[in-house]
Amino acid sequence: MKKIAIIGAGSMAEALISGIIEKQLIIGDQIWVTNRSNQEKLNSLQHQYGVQTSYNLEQILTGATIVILAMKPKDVASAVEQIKPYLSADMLIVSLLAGVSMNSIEMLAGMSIPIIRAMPNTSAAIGQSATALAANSIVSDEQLALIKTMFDTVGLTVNVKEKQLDAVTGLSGSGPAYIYYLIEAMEKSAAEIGLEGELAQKLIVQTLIGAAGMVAKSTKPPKQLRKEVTSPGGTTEAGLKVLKEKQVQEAFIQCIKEATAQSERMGGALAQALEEEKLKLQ
Ligand SMILES: NC(=O)C1=CN([C@@H]2O[C@H](COP(=O)(O)OP(=O)(O)OC[C@H]3O[C@@H](n4cnc5c(N)ncnc54)[C@H](OP(=O)(O)O)[C@@H]3O)[C@@H](O)[C@H]2O)C=CC1
Ligand SMILES: O=C(O)[C@@H]1CCC=N1
Repeated sequence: MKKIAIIGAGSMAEALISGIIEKQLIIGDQIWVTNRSNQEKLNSLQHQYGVQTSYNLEQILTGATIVILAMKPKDVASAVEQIKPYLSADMLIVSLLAGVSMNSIEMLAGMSIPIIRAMPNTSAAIGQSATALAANSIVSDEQLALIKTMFDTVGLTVNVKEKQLDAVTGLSGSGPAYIYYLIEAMEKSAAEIGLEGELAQKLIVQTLIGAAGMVAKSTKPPKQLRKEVTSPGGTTEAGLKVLKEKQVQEAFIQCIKEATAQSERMGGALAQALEEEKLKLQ
């Protein structure tokens, strides 16, 4: 792997940098990072991971074989406009952006260019991301394998079709937040039933790790595993009755569908704006 240019230096960019450096996939010298204006953040990345940082986009992009887009979707149009003069069709674009289609990125870049969209999650920071990749038709098998190796440094990587990425975003991209929300509720309840903070947190975290491990390792489906916890007339049954009455499962299903729809909307709005601009220019 030669030179990687990373445009955007937020939490996802840092998680990825930390994985790549820790697993020694590439040395810090070959990673060039920029952001919009937060010099302090660039200094900290340089100090911690030995990456190169600059606001000179020509310096960042010249000779880069991989260009990672790691800004928020709302900033993609202005960011790509700025890097466009230094992009070439032999570079590989890797986009982390929720919703933004490969077609929109090509329109912004003004050229046909290899693009891989990746949807990781913030657990990448501890090497536990669930990442889905989708590539356009001009990405070579070699390029896709290389990017899979890169995301393997921060967790599990799967390949999907681009049209599945909104669902992946709603399910596993946003997923950690749903679990944190559940943990917050468990912590609040622990306080109310007389279990103090640190002790409760230990029990909650291990319960989640254990349950996830059971689902991962057992041949039994989650429903069966749930039934095995639930003794007739026992405590679990009493607790689950409340969740059913409050339609918590339906709320989770609605939550994931809504997050998926939001990903579609975010991408759709940009695609529409780009199409309208194209029509104006014709
Ligand atoms: N957070 C998450 O859970 C996940 C996020 N994603 C996707 O990853 C992307 C990044 O998210 P996240 O890391 O959370 O975002 P952050 O807000 O943490 O970071 C965004 C970065 O983009 C930089 N930036 C904005 N505009 C430009 C520009 N024109 N040129 C260069 N850099 C620019 C910002 O710079 P500055 O600080 O100087 O303004 C900042 O460093 C998003 O598109 C998101 O959809 C994907 C999966 C999970
Ligand atoms: O909330 C968001 O839009 C991003 C994408 C997935 C997780 N965070």
